[in-house]
Parts: sequence; C-alpha cells; structure tokens
Amino acid sequence: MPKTQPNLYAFPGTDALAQALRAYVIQSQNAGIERHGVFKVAVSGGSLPKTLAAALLAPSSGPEDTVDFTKWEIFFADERAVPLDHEDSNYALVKAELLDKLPTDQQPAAVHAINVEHLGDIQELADQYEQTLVASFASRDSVRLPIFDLLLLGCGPDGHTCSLFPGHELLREADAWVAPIEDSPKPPPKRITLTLPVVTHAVRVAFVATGGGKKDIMKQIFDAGEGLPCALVNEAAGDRCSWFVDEPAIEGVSFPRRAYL
Ligand SMILES: O=C1O[C@H](COP(=O)(O)O)[C@@H](O)[C@H](O)[C@H]1O
Repeated sequence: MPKTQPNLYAFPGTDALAQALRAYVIQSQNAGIERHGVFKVAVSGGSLPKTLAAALLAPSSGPEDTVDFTKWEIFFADERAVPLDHEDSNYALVKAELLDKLPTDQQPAAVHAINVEHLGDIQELADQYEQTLVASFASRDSVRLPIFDLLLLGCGPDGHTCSLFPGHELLREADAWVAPIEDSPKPPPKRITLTLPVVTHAVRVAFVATGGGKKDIMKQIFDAGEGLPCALVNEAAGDRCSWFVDEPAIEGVSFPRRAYL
C-alpha cells in the first residue's frame, strides 16, 4: 500500500490558523467522546499553548462548535523535570494560558501532571508517568501502545518535537512509552517525553508552527527531510498527521498545501 502524506494547512495569520485548529480539535474531541466517552489528548509546551488557547477560548458559534473540557483527559507530550510552578514547566504554561481561564463548570475531567516527588530521579519520573498512562489506557499487558485521540505538538527550530531531539538515541526507543532524557540540547537538560512509537500511534497528530523563525527547518522537514524527529512523525503517521502553520513559517517550502475545509 502506498504511504500517505501529511496534511499541510497554511494560513495567512494566527487568527485564521486558530479558527481551523479549533474546528480540527473539536472534530477530534467528538470522535474520541463517541468512541470511549472521553477525549484523551496530549499537549506540548513552547509556543503551542498560546495558539491553542486562542483557538479554544474563542466564543462558540453554535452547538457544532462546542469545546466540552469536562470530557477532556489532558496529558503532557513532554515535560521538563522542574516544579509545577517553575517558569520552565510545560504544565505551568498550559495552566496559565488555558486551564486558569476556563470557567469552573468547564474544568477538565483530568489533567495529568508529572509527579514532582521524583524530580531527583528522572528514570523514576518517566516510569511513574508511564504508569499514569497505563492506568488510563489499560495495562501494558493488554495494549502494546496507548492510543491518544490527539497529540498537539510543536516543532522546534532544530526539528525536535516533544523532547525528541535530532540525532538523539531516544529516537530509537522502541519499548518504553515514556522516556527520560538528561542531556536535552535545549535547556533545561532533564525532561521526560512520550516516545516516537507512542506519538506515531495516535489517532491524530497535529503540529502547530508559526513565524519566519521556523521556515528553514520546515524546508528541511518537508522538502529534504529524513531523520529529523518531526519528519519521522510525518513519515510514520502519514495522513493522520496535520500541520497548522502560518505563511511565514513555510515561505519557500515546495511541499503541496491543502485547503482546510
Ligand atoms: O522544549 C520544547 O520545545 C518544543 C518546541 O517549542 P516551540 O517554542 O519551538 O514551539 C515544544 O513543543 C516542547 O513541548 C517543549 O518542551
């Protein structure tokens, strides 16, 4: 069977991007709720939470356009080994940008932060987070890999995603669902991350990349691209993977864009 290609959706600016991202997330949410009564979604840090908040906190235009956070089970695609109120914490960022702005009757069913008791031992931190996934997705004996309804990812200027960095041995991790990294080239060095098999096994994977600072790496990912973590996700997830980008981020990229309908 021929391999499918990722969907590349480009928008003139972040307002139009956020509008389309909202529709896509709501569609993923509704499919998840229909399948198993909840929406299991993993989010990233970096620039993503701001755009995500712009998408999700916008007023609803009708019943079809409803974000039901009470059915959301939120995980972190990667997390830095820092306290939950630290400026480097992905949890703190998502909380400040999105969760703190939700009305009391729209609090998520669950928000799975790391267990900070294990900050001093990142293997244990990763193992404990994996146990959180096991508890939510059923035991490791019964499922080979957890299947998220949606992963919301960023793309670093070096082509990293989650805390999976170019050329790092973690890209070859085939067994763990969650892995520690203690030599992240981007500070802080100690982190945990979902592994590549878990990322590419999701029902849907969405990347959000904005701004001219991303255009060189986007050319490498889409036009040259083998080996970079984001390109590996594209390759394995094919058309289950969608990119929401603004025009400056893909200036000079020749990979065909799709219209978001
Ligand atoms: O370190 C990280 O960086 C990536 C990309 O961040 P961005 O600011 O370039 O969008 C992010 O997706 C990841 O969660 C974070 O830990």
